[in-house]
Amino acid sequence: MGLDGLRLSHVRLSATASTGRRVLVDDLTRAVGPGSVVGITGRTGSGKSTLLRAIAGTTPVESGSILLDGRPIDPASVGVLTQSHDLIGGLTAVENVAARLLARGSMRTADWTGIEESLGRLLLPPASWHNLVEQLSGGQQQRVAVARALAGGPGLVCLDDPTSELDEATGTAVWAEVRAAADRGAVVVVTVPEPGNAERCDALLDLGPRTA
Ligand SMILES: Nc1ncnc2c1ncn2[C@@H]1O[C@H](COP(=O)(O)OP(=O)(O)OP(=O)(O)O)[C@@H](O)[C@H]1O
Repeated sequence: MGLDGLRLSHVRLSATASTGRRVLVDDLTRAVGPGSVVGITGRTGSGKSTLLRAIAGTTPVESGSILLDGRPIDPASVGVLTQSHDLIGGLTAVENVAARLLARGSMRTADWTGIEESLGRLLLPPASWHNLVEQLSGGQQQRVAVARALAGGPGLVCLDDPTSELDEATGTAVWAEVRAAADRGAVVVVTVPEPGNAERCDALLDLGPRTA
């Protein structure tokens, strides 16, 4: 089985606006090897989140193709963080991560400890691990959603601005987990509106200075 990572070939993406369709990405061709962190940069409204969704397989490309290890991407197999986090209300932090593992069929008894350890590495206070997610702060919820995206070691991880609600020290802990996922062989794609975080990436997809 050849693991050749992520391949974007002649990708075109547009957004629908009142003035018609606006091209966000045109004829984008790039290859990214396994074990890499790829940042998507560009001004607000340039299409970073749209490209991330296309890579995650949840938004269709207008033309071109996006393949992981030579195959079309199955959205169910991708570890995803959206800007709204999409946590499951009425479940605890730990249960939100466990639900993801159960859905993937990869939950084992020992994973309860693994989940707590991952939340700890993301600097989530132990007292919050078994609180309902709606009782957590925005920054805590974001880290639960990051832990869920990384849970089970998916081969492709797509994170939309994973440190937007975090201070620098906590953000550094999140980036350490991002790097660890890549070191295990994943391709990690991250939108990075902050120029400082672009330096943490191995490669960049720059969507340029378009404005909304
Ligand atoms: N729900 C939507 N309905 C209609 N148009 C949208 C929607 N979401 C995004 N767009 C359009 O797509 C363009 C790109 O949006 P996108 O969220 O991908 O940009 P972005 O670079 O991630 O922005 P930001 O940094 O502000 O999150 C926007 O300028 C807008 O025109």
